[in-house]
Amino acid sequence: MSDLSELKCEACQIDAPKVTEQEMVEFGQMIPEWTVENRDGINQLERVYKFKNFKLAMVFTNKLAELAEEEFHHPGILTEWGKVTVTWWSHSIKGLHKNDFIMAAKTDQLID
Ligand SMILES: C[C@H](O)[C@H](O)[C@H]1CNC2=NC(N)=NC(=O)C2=N1
Repeated sequence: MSDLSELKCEACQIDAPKVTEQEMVEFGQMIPEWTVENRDGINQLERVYKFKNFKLAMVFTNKLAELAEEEFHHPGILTEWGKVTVTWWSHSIKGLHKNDFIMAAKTDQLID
């Protein structure tokens, strides 16, 4: 399996398959800093990034926004003083798609 961060998101159709349990383990091992959270029955990938201040948190947030637009796949983002919580899941299938693991890996690449 090539590095997830080098892959492109595929258009996520409403009938696209969620990742299997085995894929969750396999892909999850490639993004070890991320956790799987289940909210209202929807599995989501989540990671908290720490920064020295709010300005740096916003710089990262804006880079992430650009990435999301490039891939047309968008995260949940909570930007606070010194930290940004990023959450990836696929709204169209109310769960986790391979796209979400790809985007989590790409998000990690934004950190200098
Ligand atoms: C209309 C729909 O929102 C768009 O097709 C895209 C936009 N970005 C998206 N982002 C995420 N995370 N999941 C989606 O299903 C999704 N759909």
